[in-house]
Amino acid sequence: MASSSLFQSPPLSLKPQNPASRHPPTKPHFATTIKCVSTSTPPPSSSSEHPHHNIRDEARRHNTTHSHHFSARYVPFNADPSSAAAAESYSLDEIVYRSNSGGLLDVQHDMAALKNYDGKYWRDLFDSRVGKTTWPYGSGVWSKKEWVLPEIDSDDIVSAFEGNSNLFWAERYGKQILAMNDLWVKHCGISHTGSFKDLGMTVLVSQVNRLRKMNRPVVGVGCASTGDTSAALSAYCAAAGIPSIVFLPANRISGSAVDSRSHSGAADYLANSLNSLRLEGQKTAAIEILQQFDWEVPDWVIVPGGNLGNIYAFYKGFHMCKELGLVDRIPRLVCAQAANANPLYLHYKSGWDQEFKPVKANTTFASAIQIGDPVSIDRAVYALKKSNGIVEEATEQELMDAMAQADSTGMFICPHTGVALAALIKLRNQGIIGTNDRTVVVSTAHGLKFTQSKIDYHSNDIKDLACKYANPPVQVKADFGSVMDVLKKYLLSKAPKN
Ligand SMILES: Cc1ncc(COP(=O)(O)O)c(C=O)c1O
Ligand SMILES: N[C@@H](CCOP(=O)(O)O)C(=O)O
Repeated sequence: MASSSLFQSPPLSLKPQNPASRHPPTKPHFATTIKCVSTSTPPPSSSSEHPHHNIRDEARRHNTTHSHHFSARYVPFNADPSSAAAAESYSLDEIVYRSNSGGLLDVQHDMAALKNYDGKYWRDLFDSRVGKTTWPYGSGVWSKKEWVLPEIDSDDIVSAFEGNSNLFWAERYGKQILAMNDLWVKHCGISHTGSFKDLGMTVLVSQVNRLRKMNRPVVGVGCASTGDTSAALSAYCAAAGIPSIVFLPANRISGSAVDSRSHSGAADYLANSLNSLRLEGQKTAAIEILQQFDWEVPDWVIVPGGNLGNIYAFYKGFHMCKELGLVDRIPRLVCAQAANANPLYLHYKSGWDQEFKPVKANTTFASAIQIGDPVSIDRAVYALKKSNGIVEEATEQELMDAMAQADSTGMFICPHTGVALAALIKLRNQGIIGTNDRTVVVSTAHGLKFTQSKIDYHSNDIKDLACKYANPPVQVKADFGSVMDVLKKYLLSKAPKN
């Protein structure tokens, strides 16, 4: 993790790895300018010294956007190099979601330009930006701006300083439930709107903001959602004053999963994960995990999957770190699905060989991943094949029990994270994940978004579910004796047995 000494130490390495590059850094030197913004610009010591300045003004005064030579564009996802699609590309300033053949798109960075700087350079640069309020690098996403949307002007960015989420050492859960020493939960749901969707939405809404400032005809932004995408879209659009509209399945959404911030208006920019801009932001969670382990690579990362954009985003983040020399390998990825909505699991079990078949998704407590025909199926299969990955599934009983057990060790997770933990339990029981394997479970939403399922479980109020770990509330008469009786009974049940 970033140490404060980085801020006092000499400037970051300014030497490009490959001085004979076709694109030598232009003046003012990118690295020098970045260093100036992120490490040597002192914050105003008092409001009277800089009465009119805020962090955006500061960023404007040190604008670095046009002083480097990094770029990115849309290309068809995983195009065969010998096909016509290999020559197809689009500017990120175009509004395009699919390739000519109807396939998915991917954001491709100019890797040759990024490779002019070595792994140490990027590690130090990213570390130097953690824990600051410098615009826009105080965001966990925008602290990796050069790898996300390199060409956007910092002034166009719409950010809630998302990312930099807690990587929680699940000490008690790991030891008691799984006999594991090195189990971690990446709490992506401890975020502005309570889910990992904020990471992608800041990127998408920032690009929309840029296009609108360029007078491109973007009236507003829309999405179809099970709750989390819409909450993120609404909040970021509201912050920027951009009209948004969301489509929700009637009667299937947790009230607290959405919220009421969406504006109305004509929508012509799609904000679901079909839009590959979203994944550029989401991939930074993978980079952040490496950073939080001081650039040591975990053995396993387990991600709950629904529409399947996120599993690819994680792969992309890890792969970029390897390709650019920040680390020397990537973790094995596990995608965890609810058994009631498991098309990827079935495809994996068929050995990936048969044609992918969508399923009809049944009701699951993990409502955000109740998706039978995931848009990013090709991206997910690619990520899992390239990372020697695994797909597991969890029944309603398994995911709810895993969530309750995790909560009883001090977590407060959502049912989707329960799916990921249930998958982990299975892989531990099969001996695939070892006792000392460093394992990260990605928690995708805040437990507070899904409280009704917890209330129902702990009240033993779920039809056909055993609720093995229910901890029901006890009603007591409001007199001293009755309260003491209940306390005694409880404390005796917890006393160590000889
Ligand atoms: C809380 C939560 N977890 C997991 C997912 C699955 O992510 P993905 O659709 O990228 O697979 C979603 C949304 O789809 C979600 O909202
Ligand atoms: N769980 C999602 C479903 C849509 O996912 P997306 O990542 O494709 O937008 C939601 O929150 O709506």
